[in-house]
Amino acid sequence: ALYTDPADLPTTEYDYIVVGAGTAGNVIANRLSEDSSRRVLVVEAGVDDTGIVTVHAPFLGPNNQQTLTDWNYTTVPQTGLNNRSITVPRGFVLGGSSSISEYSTFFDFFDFMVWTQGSSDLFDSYADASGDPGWGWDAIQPFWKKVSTLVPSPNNPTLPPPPSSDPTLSNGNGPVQIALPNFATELDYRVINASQILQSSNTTSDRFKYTQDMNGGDTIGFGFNQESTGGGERSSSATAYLWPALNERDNVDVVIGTRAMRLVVDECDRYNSQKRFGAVEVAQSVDGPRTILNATREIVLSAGSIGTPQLLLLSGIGPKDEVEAAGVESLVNLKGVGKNLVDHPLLLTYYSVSAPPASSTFDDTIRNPSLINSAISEWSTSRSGLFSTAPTSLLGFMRVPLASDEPDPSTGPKSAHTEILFLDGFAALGAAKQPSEGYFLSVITAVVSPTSRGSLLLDSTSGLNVTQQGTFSQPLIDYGIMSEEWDVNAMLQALEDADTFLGTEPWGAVSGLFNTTDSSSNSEQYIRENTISVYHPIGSAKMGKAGDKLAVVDERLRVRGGVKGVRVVDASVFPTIPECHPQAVIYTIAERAAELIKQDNVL
Ligand SMILES: Cc1cc2nc3c(=O)[nH]c(=O)nc-3n(C[C@H](O)[C@H](O)[C@H](O)COP(=O)(O)OP(=O)(O)OC[C@H]3O[C@@H](n4cnc5c(N)ncnc54)[C@H](O)[C@@H]3O)c2cc1C
Repeated sequence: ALYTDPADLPTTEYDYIVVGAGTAGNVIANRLSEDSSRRVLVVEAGVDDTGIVTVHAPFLGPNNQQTLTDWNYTTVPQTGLNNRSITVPRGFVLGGSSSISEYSTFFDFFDFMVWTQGSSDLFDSYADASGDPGWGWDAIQPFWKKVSTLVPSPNNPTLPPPPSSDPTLSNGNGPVQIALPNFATELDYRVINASQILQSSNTTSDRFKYTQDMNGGDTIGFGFNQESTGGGERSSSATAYLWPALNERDNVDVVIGTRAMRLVVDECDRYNSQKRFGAVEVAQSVDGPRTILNATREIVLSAGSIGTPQLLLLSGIGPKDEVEAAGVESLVNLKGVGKNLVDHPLLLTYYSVSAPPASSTFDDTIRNPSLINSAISEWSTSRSGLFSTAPTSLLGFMRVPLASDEPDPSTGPKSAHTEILFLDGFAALGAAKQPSEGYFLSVITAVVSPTSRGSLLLDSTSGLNVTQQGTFSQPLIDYGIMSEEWDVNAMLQALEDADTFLGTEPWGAVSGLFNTTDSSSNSEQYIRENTISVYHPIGSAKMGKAGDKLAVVDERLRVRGGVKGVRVVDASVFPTIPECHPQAVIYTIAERAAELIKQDNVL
């Protein structure tokens, strides 16, 4: 059942306690509670997602500016971004970050709900990094197939054949619903046509090729966005995994509005080299009562790439010197906790569209409150219209041409270095403001195999007691974004590729349709002044072999360093950043993690 106060829970002892009802945590809660003899508790800091229109309507995001469903974090000043801090949105709601959307200054958020599984090279690299072939592409297929099902787009007769009629398309028969965009605009067909023209030209061949299915193992190419939506509604880990379990089973409880503050070591182990952590201390406010909840089998940390390392550090598990410097008792010296943090850099370029055919961009709608209300009303009554689909219908993944002796920062030739996304209107992300008039094409370029790395630390600079503040105070988040020259050069290449793309006949044939941006936009200065991130932080508790000094979890996702009873299952375990949008990869690793946990708890 769903509880709003830990004091109301029917018991303080469960077989498993999952921290975080997010993308990964809900998969774990669902799969572990399939066994009716096991009791599962999920502790979630955020709010219930029920009835929040802005969570469920694909195009929209919460209209309560950065408060209701977000942790509202920011990075420390980023030297690679001329010392700017950038936002770090993280879901604070059932479903975690699978329930929330990208920021926009006008609309608060934009959501792309991109569904990309990453390449076969990516998964094979995880098998190498962990020493476990079970994470490789072939071995992971059964788990990937458990996650999602392609469903037809209800209002879209014009797009490629309904996915279900094409058995060669990926996805399987799992609970997350995936659809092609609910409608296509005429700008979308320009993207497809441009890709096909460039594909047939000798010089660029498969750098811009058209691809029907981004999720078949080779991610390079341009194609329609598979979105995590079904029937015009967002499909999140809450709607797909958590609510069905909660509604149908009595062995799973969820307590919301409740933060895990630290893991508690079994007192008998405190001075042993092997230490079991068998309980979680939780609180609903910084000064409120603390409750101890016990896990007789395992604690699964699924608090995400920010929340999970923060909790480990607050529990005394992390680099000894850093933990002690924050005033926390060091229990396990595990050097990698909070290291290897990385996100994808993202840059927006706007093109003015001088004479759009009516309804080809969303600009008119999103600057007019009454048109917004009509669109919400249309979505509410029939799950159709502008807000029934993500604001980007097409995306492309590209490789940067590498010199023969240049190391490849990606996991292999089927993985991308850069990405381009197209939006049919002005996407006011970052510092950009929605213009009061005009029509636009927004082009997003991103570096998906960045080489820059950052870190996460507890914040002892405020003078407040770090242990007392616990997870009510934000850690110091440093992505180190754009600190490596390779990443800047890759972004420059992506901008050049966007120019090449928009220089093709489908865009130029309609004379005067676009005014390209000022050429100074393709400069390092422009990049450093305007880059934000794609909100894909990963790697802060990475999986690795025993000899890997920064490995935090082993190949079965158990915390290393002699810790017993604790696993990490979320985006923090990735050894390297997926060269794609990561949610599908996270669901997939969570499906396998649930299987591993079951195998290790048969008796
Ligand atoms: C705005 C935005 C848009 C995105 N768009 C896309 C996209 O289009 N496609 C894509 O593939 N990916 C996208 N992503 C990335 C993707 O959503 C995340 O990488 C993924 O959801 C992370 O999953 P996770 O399980 O690691 O963490 P999360 O889903 O973030 O779950 C962590 C959960 O733990 C809870 N929690 C944290 N700390 C505590 C604590 N101390 N106590 C209790 N609970 C706690 C949080 O509230 C949250 O519910 C987007 C992310 C954001 C933020």
